Amino acid sequence: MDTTFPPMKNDLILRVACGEETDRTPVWVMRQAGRYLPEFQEVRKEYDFFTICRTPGLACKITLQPLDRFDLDAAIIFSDILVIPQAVGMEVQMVPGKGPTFPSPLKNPDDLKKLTFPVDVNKELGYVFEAITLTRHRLNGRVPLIGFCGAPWTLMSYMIEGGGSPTLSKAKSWLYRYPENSHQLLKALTEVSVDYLEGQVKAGAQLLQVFESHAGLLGPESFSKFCLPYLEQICKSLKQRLGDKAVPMIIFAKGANSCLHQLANIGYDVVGVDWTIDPDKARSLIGDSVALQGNLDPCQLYARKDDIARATRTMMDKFGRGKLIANLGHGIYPDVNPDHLKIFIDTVHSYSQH
Ligand SMILES: Cc1c2[nH]c(c1CCC(=O)O)Cc1[nH]c(c(CCC(=O)O)c1C)Cc1[nH]c(c(CCC(=O)O)c1C)Cc1[nH]c(c(CCC(=O)O)c1C)C2
Repeated sequence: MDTTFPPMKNDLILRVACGEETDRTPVWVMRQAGRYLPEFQEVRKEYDFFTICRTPGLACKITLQPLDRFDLDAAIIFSDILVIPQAVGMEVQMVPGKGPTFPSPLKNPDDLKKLTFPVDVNKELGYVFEAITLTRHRLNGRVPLIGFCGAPWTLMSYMIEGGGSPTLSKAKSWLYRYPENSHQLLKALTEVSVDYLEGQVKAGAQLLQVFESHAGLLGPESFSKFCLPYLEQICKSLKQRLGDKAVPMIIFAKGANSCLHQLANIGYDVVGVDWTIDPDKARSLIGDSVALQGNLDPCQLYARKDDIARATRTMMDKFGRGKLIANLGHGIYPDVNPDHLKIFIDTVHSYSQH
């Protein structure tokens, strides 16, 4: 595939991620492509979720959908964090109304033998690389394209729980009962993730986000042992491998407020924060060395439009000028009115230029 791409017309988010001053705050929204958009639901009626992920033309079409509605400063490739568990040999189904489901989750350390490590990412995940290259061409330089993966602990917890869980008690029990096997699995997932992200950058991804969505259920000690070293390894190995082709990286560890200061020192260019921490507190914990991303409460979008605009301005005031990528504090919920999202996006733009 041809990876010579059209010149960029808007590279605001890349400049902020690299620490530059800009005259406007860039904005994108976690889970901006997908379930809350009627145009996504139309496509979804016809195709199974993972068929969409595996069909570059469809994944590209859905990636572009929110850009046609909103004045966003980035696109994020349509895919899911669970494509890595699939690539190592696990079956994952997307059950309507229930979410991702693993018919045969990992039950005990013996099950690790069933997984395929190492993974040939070109063979197993080449469809994502193709979707990225196609989307870069179709974007035609409008905005940068974000690639992503799930962080090792978050993937491990899905592989053991077999789906969503409010406590993650099965997965956490591995950390306490089988720490060595847990490290073995986390290390293997780290290695796949580095290969996978490298492939995404070579295919055309210009910024990467690592989603540690399940950080918040771990105490500080478990986080330091089972998350932090792997998050650091992903970032540092990848940057080393890519050399002067390296792209900026965002770490979003949801619920890791007590460990934010640690996240600022492991090589990432941007630290994402959820809505449970005040922006000014996040900034004082993290310091000025990295850009921040966040953090409007996704439920704020259920409010009246003028309240959404007011809350967005307050959020921006509290983050302060510069070194900010505006976003929600977690992915947009499926039942949000897209017109309410537009208020958030437009307010970021108008207010950052006032
Ligand atoms: C970045 C991304 C993800 N999923 C999807 C995208 C691409 C869309 C985008 O961001 O614009 C599509 C994406 N992924 C899914 C959907 C809905 C599927 C459908 O149409 O049935 C879409 C559009 C399915 C999915 N996949 C997942 C869930 C969450 C389940 C739970 O709460 O435990 C769900 C519901 C796992 C998942 N997937 C993802 C995360 C990390 C972000 C987060 O914390 O929200 C997680 C935890 C990441």
